[in-house]
Amino acid sequence: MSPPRFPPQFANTDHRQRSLLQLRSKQIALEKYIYLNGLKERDSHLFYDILLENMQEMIPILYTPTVGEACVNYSHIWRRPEGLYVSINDKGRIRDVLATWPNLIDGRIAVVTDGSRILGLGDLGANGLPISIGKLDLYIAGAGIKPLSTVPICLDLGTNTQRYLDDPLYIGVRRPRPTGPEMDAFMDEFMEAMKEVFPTLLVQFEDFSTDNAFKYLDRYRYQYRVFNDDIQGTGSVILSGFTNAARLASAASGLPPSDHKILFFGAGSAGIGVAKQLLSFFTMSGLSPEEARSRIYTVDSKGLITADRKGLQEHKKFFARTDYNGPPMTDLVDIINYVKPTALLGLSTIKNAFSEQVVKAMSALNKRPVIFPLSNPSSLCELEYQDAVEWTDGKVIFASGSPYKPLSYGGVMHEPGQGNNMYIFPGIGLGSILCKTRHVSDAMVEQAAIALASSLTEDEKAAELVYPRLERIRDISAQVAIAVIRQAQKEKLDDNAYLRTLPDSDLLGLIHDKMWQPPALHLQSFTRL
Ligand SMILES: NC(=O)C1=CN([C@@H]2O[C@H](COP(=O)(O)OP(=O)(O)OC[C@H]3O[C@@H](n4cnc5c(N)ncnc54)[C@H](OP(=O)(O)O)[C@@H]3O)[C@@H](O)[C@H]2O)C=CC1
Ligand SMILES: CC(=O)C(=O)O
Ligand SMILES: [Mg+2]
Repeated sequence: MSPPRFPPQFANTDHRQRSLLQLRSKQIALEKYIYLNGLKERDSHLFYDILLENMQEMIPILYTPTVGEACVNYSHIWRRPEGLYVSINDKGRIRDVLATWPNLIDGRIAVVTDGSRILGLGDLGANGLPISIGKLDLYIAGAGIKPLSTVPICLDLGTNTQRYLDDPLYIGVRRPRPTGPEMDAFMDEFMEAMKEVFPTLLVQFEDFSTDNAFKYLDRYRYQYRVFNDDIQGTGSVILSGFTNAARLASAASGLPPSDHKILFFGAGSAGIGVAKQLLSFFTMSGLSPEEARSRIYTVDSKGLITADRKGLQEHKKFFARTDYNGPPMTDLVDIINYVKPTALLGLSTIKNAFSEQVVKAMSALNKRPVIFPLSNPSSLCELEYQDAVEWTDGKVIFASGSPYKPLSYGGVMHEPGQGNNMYIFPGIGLGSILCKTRHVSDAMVEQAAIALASSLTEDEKAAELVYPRLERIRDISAQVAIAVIRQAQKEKLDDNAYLRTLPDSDLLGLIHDKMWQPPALHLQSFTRL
C-alpha cells in the first residue's frame, strides 16, 4: 500500500502553524501536554522545531509546572512506551534490560529517577518517568543534545503511595519501596550495568528522595560520570541568581556582599544542596569557610535547625546553629526577626508558606528583600509573584522555581526570574560530554554558576533580571559548557586533548556547531502521519 499523500498546497509553515493552533486550542494544560507528546511521536522534528521557536510557551508544558500533573496522572494518560523502565524485579539481569535500548551506541546522557520525590509531589513511583523525559527535552532544546543520544530512565522499585498501589491502572510494580541493603544492591548493579552498556554516558540523578539523593551522589560520584541535579544543579543555579540578586540588593542598601544573611525554609536535598553551594558566594566575597557557614540559617518542619536538636538527620548537621539555645523557634516571622536575613529561600514544598506577615517582615528589614520561593510545581510555590510585588511595594528581588508572567505594578513592568536548574544542567551535560570528563567536580559546578551569573546582557541588567531570558538558553548553555570544560581541563579530568588546543572563541564556535538542530522540515516527514 502506498503511503498517504498530502494535498500539494501543503507547506511547512502551514504545518507549524497548524500544530501551534491545535496546541493553543486546548484549554487544559494536561491536554496540551498530551497533544505535544503525541506530536513528538508523530513527527519529532516538527515537535523540536516548534519547541525551539516557542520556548516560553512550551517549556512550562513539557516541564514544570505541567510535567508535575503529567507525572501524577501518568498511568492514566499513558499512550506508548517512551523511556526505559528498570524494575526491582530485573535485579540480576539489569545489564540485559539496559541492552534492549534501541540506540545503545549513541547513548550520551541519561536522566534517571526512582520516582520517590517528583518535584515537591512526593512518591509517584513509576509515574515519575515524564520528569526524565522533560529534563531531556530541555537538554535537546536548551543545549542541542541529539535526541537519539538521550536515555530517559525510571527505576521502577515500588511505591509507598497507597493510592497508586490501589489503582488498577498503575503501571509500576506493586510493592513497597526497598530500603537499606536491598536498595543499595540494586543501585550498585544498575550503575555497574550502565557503565558496561553505555560506556560514555553521563548520568543525571533526578528527584530521588533526600536521603538517597545524598547517599548515591556520595557513593558514585568518583566512580562514575554522574551528578545530582537537585543537589548540584540547583545549588549552581541559585548561586548564580543569588549573586545577581545580592548585587541589586547591595546597590540599594549599601551592604557589603559578605554581610548578606540567608535563611533557608526547607532543608532537604535541594535546600541543603543550595546552602552548601552558596558558601562560595561568601568565600568569594572574602569570608573564611567558617564565617561563610555562619551567614546561613536553615529551617525544616520543626523550625530553626539547631545543633542541640535530638535525632537530627546527617544532612542537616552542617548548618545546624550552635548560637541559639532558647526553646524551639517554629514561627517563620519570629525566625526572621531573630535572624534578620537579607534573603529568604523556599525549598519546602509548602504552598503560600511566605504569608503577607512573612514578606512584610522581610520588607521591614531590607530596602530590597531577596525572596526566592523555589518549590515546584507552581501549586507548591511558597509565594505568588503578584503577592510578592504588592506586599513589598514593588521592591522584591524575586525568583521562583516555576515560571510566573511579568506584571505591571505602580506603572512599571516587573519581570520575575525563574530560579530553576534548567539553566544549568543542559550546559553541565553538554560540557561534560564534549570534554569527556571522568567526573563532575564541585569546581565544575561552581564555574557553571559563575558563567551563568555573568551571562546577563546589558538589556537584562537594565531590567534588573537575576537570570537571563529563556529564549537565549542555547547561548547560555554554550557559555556554561565552556566554563565546565575549562575547569575539567584545569583539574585534568578531561579526555579530549583537541579542546585544550582551542582558544575560547574557537571553543565557543565548536560548541555551537555541535548543537543539534531539527533538520529543515520537508513534506516527506509527514508521510508517517
Ligand atoms: N527550583 C529548582 O530548580 C528546584 C526546586 N526544587 C524543589 O524544592 C522542593 C524541595 O525538594 P527536596 O529538598 O528534595 O525535598 P524534601 O522533601 O527533601 O525537603 C523539603 C524540606 O522542607 C521542609 N518542610 C516541610 N514542611 C515544612 C514546613 N511546614 N515548614 C518548614 N519546612 C518544611 C522539610 O522538613 P523536614 O526535613 O523536617 O521534613 C524538608 O527539610 C521541591 O518542591 C522541589 O520541587 C528542587 C530542586 C530544584
Ligand atoms: C526543578 C527540579 O529539579 C525539581 O523541582 O526537582
Ligand atoms: Mg528535580
